[in-house]
Amino acid sequence: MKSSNELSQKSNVSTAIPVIDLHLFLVGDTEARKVIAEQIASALQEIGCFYLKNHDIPTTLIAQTFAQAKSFFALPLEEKKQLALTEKCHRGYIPMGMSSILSEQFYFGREMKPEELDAVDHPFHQPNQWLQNPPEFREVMLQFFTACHASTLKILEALAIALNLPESYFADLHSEQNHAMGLHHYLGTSELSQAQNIRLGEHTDGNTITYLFQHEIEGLELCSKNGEIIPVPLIPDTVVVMAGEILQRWTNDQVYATKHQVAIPFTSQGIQPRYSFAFFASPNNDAEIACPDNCLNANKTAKYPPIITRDFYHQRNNQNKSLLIDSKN
Ligand SMILES: O=C(O)CCC(=O)C(=O)O
Ligand SMILES: [Fe+2]
Repeated sequence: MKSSNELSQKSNVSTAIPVIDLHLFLVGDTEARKVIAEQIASALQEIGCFYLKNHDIPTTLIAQTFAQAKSFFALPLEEKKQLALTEKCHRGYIPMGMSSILSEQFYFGREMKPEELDAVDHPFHQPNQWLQNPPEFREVMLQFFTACHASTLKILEALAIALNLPESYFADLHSEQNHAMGLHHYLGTSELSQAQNIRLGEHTDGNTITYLFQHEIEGLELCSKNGEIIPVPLIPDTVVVMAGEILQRWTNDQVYATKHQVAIPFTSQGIQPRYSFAFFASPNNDAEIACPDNCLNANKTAKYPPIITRDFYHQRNNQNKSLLIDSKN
């Protein structure tokens, strides 16, 4: 896929990707909430993506999270490698050159009780790996995770309202918080060849809803249904919300799991390192992803048979897609 850097005409971002304000959904009456719910559903259906403002995740917490992530990635490689992520345990550190030559990553989820770990053998259902020091890293990351969980439930509630389903239809099946957070650190100038213009290849996320936080340096690009590449520049105090494959399947393709990639913005200062976080909201392991009657086709059929979340990820993994993202580069 080409990057928007190479396109002579960039898309008109302000009209392509809506900015939706969650405030009235959080505090408004039924009618006001319905209006916002419909804006959210229509963005998820048309382009699979929108900017969310008043998302209820404190700005200071986001800033602390970026500061902690930067300090973590600045640690010596040997220290970070103590937390190495493996095929069996999708929690911990991925060095440069493992999944990408252009980035290092760190993944974590909610903290799990020992008895839960015995019950399920799944790469996502594994203990987090933390360094002992500094303890603030773990504390800030878990607080951020909890705040993202609460906010993404609101998006799922809004979608349910717009589809005339009970408000908690999707949210109830995310109660176990089996989500994942991925911190990305993309390399800066000195390590990159000028020929390289994509940092993370085109993919769809496998989960339901992703919250994507870009810090200072942009680069995220969407690929619309008609193949247009749409840059997703930074808009202060917003988070980028994207639909994933499970939500598309759950809604019988009414929601569009948006394809996206990360390009390298060439600036007069050269190629800057970039930090981003992706919060992948995911249903409970044993939740059944089955098309609700309200999403059936005109001839009353569902396009996909019901599937349990855990089996969906297994099947996806067997197709050689990475567990959460499907990157082609
Ligand atoms: O770094 C970004 O902006 C995007 C990351 C992403 O798409 C992912 O982690 O799935
Ligand atoms: Fe992604």
